[in-house]
Amino acid sequence: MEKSNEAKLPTKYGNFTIKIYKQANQEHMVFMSENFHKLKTPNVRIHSECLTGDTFGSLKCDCQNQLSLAIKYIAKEGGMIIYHRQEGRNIGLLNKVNAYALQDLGRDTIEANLELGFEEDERDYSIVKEIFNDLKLKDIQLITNNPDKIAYVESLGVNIISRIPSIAPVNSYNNEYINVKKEHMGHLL
Ligand SMILES: Nc1nc2c(ncn2[C@@H]2O[C@H](COP(=O)(O)OP(=O)(O)OP(=O)(O)O)[C@@H](O)[C@H]2O)c(=O)[nH]1
Ligand SMILES: [Zn+2]
Repeated sequence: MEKSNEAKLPTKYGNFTIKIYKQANQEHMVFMSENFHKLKTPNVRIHSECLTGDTFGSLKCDCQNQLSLAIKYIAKEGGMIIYHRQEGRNIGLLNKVNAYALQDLGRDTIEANLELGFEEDERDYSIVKEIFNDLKLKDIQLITNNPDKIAYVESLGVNIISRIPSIAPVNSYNNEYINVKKEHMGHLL
C-alpha cells in the first residue's frame, strides 16, 4: 500500500482534506472534513465507486444520491468518506455494463452477476483496514445500510457507536435494484 500526503480540496459543498491510498493499482480516496483529526467519533461512509451513478446521474441505482447525502452530512457533522474504487461491486465497469445489458433482458442485479460468472458481491474491503489503521480510528458512526460493511468494520475491532442509515429516493428505474438489496442481500432498508 502506498499513500499520499493530505491536501486541501475546496468544493461546492465546503472545504475538505483528501488523501489517497493505492493498493493493487486501485487508487482509493479519503475525503475528510477539515476538523476530522479532532473528532472523537467521526462519521464514516465507505462508498463503492459507481461511475454511471456518481458521475453521470444514473437512475438505475441510488449511488449519486447516497454520495451527495454523505458529503453534506460530513460537511455539517464531521467525518470522512472512503471512495472505494471497486466499481460494480468490484467486477469493474465493463462487466457491470454487461450485467446491465442482461438486466435490460429482465435479469435482476444478482442473476446478472451470476450469469457472468461472478459472485453477487465481489468487493474486498482490505484497504479499509489499512486506512482505519493509518487514521487511528477506534470509535465511529457508520453511514450505511449494508450489513457486510458493518460486520467487516466490527471485525477490525473498531467500535460502531451508531449506524446512520443512507436512504435515497426510490424511482421507477431503481426500485427493483433497491428491493433486491433489501430482500436478497439483507440491507437494512
Ligand atoms: N455488479 C453490479 N454492481 C452494481 C449494480 N448496480 C450498482 N452496482 C455497484 O454497486 C456498488 C454500490 O453497492 P450498493 O449495494 O448499492 O450499496 P452498498 O455500498 O453495498 O451499501 P450502502 O453502504 O448501504 O450504500 C457500486 O460499486 C455500484 O457500481 C449492478 O447492477 N451490478
Ligand atoms: Zn450506482
